[in-house]
Amino acid sequence: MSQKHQTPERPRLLLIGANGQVGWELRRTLAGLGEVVAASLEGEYGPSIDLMDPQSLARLVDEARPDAVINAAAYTAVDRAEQDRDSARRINAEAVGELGVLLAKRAVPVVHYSTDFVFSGTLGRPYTEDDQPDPLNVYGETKLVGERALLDSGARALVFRTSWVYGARGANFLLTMRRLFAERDELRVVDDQIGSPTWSRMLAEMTAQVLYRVLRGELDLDEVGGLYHLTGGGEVSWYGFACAILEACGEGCNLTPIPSSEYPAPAPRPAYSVLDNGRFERTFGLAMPHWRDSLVQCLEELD
Ligand SMILES: NC(=O)C1=CN([C@@H]2O[C@H](COP(=O)(O)OP(=O)(O)OC[C@H]3O[C@@H](n4cnc5c(N)ncnc54)[C@H](OP(=O)(O)O)[C@@H]3O)[C@@H](O)[C@H]2O)C=CC1
Ligand SMILES: Cc1cn([C@H]2C[C@H](O)[C@@H](COP(=O)(O)OP(=O)(O)O[C@H]3O[C@@H](C)C(=O)[C@@H](O)[C@H]3O)O2)c(=O)[nH]c1=O
Repeated sequence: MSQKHQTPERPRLLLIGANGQVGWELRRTLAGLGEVVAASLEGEYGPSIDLMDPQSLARLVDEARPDAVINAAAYTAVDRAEQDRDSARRINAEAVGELGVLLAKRAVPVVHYSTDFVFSGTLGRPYTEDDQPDPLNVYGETKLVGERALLDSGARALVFRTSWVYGARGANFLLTMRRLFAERDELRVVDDQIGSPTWSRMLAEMTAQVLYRVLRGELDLDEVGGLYHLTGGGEVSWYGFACAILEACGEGCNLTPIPSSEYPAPAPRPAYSVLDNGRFERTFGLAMPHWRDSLVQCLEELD
């Protein structure tokens, strides 16, 4: 393995995907750790990066000369990925492997995110990192290839598998429900997919806390690098989550629980994709709040 990278007093943190819902939170949270180079597809906050183009990635890493990289970019349109497999594979899998190779050479640590959708959801108990992935859809397949490519690249990497991310911006279930509650008298929501909603803010904060210790040399990625499950605490169905949002918003909309068969979509979704956060909690001594507590906090900020 390559020599360790020497981290300066004020490290340069290259954030890829700065305009996504997690990236947007990271931009602020990471600012406490050093200088953030916030790269995004359109270059709104810094350099532009198109993960479809391998040269664009190599150029960015060369020019940014980062002390750490956080990759929050991904192809996240789960249904669209079924028809657009090549783009999903390029962004979620190939580019992530290439990033790993670039950073392994430079011995620069990297944080990356993956998904509960690497699992089929048939196990019937929360998945641990040792459980065998078996994705049901193209998005999950490509994310799985990406996480493996990064971990196999020799880069010092942390891969956080999270789930059901929502927050104050971006395309997410919380914002969709709030919009629909205002527009409709009735909504039908699937009640047979169970998971753990995760507030993007908490994911960003946990990332920053761990990365802070890595950059200060308190945590050695040769020892603690690897795959971790990191989601909001507890579990709920999409219907249950919608009910909690409705209750908090105080809108008058009728919610009806339905099976997934009555909400046909191009990509099949896992039925029970709750992740067990135990390894993360034991390794880093940190715990994610329960999804209900995070929801209340997030909504307070939105109102
Ligand atoms: N959302 C969720 O429920 C979950 C997300 N995750 C994972 O968490 C991470 C963050 O996801 P999240 O913030 O929710 O996703 P978003 O879709 O909100 O953000 C993804 C970002 O990636 C950018 N992007 C897409 N294509 C390219 C490209 N070709 N080149 C450069 N950037 C590109 C998008 O750019 P633009 O803004 O211009 O479109 C967007 O800003 C991802 O790895 C995702 O797989 C895991 C589990 C659940
Ligand atoms: C809008 C709406 C959705 N639904 C259902 C569809 C779907 O099964 C569920 C959630 O819909 P969404 O399209 O928001 O979410 P979906 O694309 O399934 O979300 C996934 O995204 C990727 C990126 C991940 O990594 C996963 O962890 C997960 O968050 O709610 C209803 O039942 N009724 C509705 O009115």
